Amino acid sequence: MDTNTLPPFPDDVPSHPLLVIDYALIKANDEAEKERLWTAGTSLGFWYLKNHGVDSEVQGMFEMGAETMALPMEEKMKYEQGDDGVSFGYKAAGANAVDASGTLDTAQFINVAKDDALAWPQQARRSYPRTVDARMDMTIKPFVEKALDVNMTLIAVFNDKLGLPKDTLAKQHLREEYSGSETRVLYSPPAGKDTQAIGAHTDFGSLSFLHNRLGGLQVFVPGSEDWQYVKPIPGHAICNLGDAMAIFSGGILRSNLHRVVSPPGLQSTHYRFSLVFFTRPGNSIVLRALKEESSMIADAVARAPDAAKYETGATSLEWFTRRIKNQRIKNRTGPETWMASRGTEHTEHTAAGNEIEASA
Ligand SMILES: O=C(O)CCC(=O)C(=O)O
Ligand SMILES: [Fe+2]
Repeated sequence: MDTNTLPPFPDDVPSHPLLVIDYALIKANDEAEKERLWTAGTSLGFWYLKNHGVDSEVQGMFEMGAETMALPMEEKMKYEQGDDGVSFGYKAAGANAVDASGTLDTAQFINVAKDDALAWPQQARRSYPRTVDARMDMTIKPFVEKALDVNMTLIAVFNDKLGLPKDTLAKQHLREEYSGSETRVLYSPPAGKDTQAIGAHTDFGSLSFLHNRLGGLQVFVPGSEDWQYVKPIPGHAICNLGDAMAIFSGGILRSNLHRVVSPPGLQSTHYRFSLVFFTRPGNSIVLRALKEESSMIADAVARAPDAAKYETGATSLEWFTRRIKNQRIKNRTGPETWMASRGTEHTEHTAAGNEIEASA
């Protein structure tokens, strides 16, 4: 994708500011920068990340995404993720609901499992379109390796700030264990102002490393009345925490609601590509607050009005499967299916359009 031909995010459209974290300083173990990362993770749970060193791999991933989206539909559909709650593979536009009333999404995805990228040329989880296979060695594997490294470095900072014994969170994300960790290229067509490419959601896993060229990502900031854009900044990733980190930390870390709508202004006439790497816990990891291992987490759970939400009784695989499966429009029986797809923050945002009060 030639980013030079894309119009900039309009000056007159408001956007929500995020802290800019310097990854080079985090790598250098800079205490002040680690504290800023902690502030970001415990407030909105979203931040920009600069100096991450992944720019050339990101460019290759966007090319892989464009090559894959350009395949004939018939070929892409051979790799569709299906309705059983597995996210790896291709997702057609309109396969998911974006709200409780069953409005269809407009985003196509190509999702590649971290396990397949690392096992290549062996197949670990599933097969992919030829455009993916052709770039496994050259593009996908190097991107996944770097993204894993960035995410695990950031997760280690949260580990220490939460007062957890060293590597406690690393053990929930072992490289060798099969997991829902995956990379995704998203593709959505120009559409009307209110069209949702992806409906309101919290991310299912631990940490998402996102690369945006066009606007369209919006966050629902607690206490505000409406959705706000997050403006893409060239060379800056956008990182956000997901449900697993909110649960492990007893709610100290935040997994915030977000969604994807049409980009604003002149950007709205362009197809939108974005790229994410999602780090998710190993399949066998039970999602619960790590309160035996940190007094800070134990105190947070003791003070929480809704402490039960930090004892999900579900493994990471079960949590992930439930959320994916109940988004699929083919599995929809009514608004209850949407409710069953919800994550950790879904009770807080009744002002956010179709959010529904429910416990899942
Ligand atoms: O495309 C984006 O900006 C965000 C995508 C996203 O939220 C997701 O895939 O979970
Ligand atoms: Fe997301």
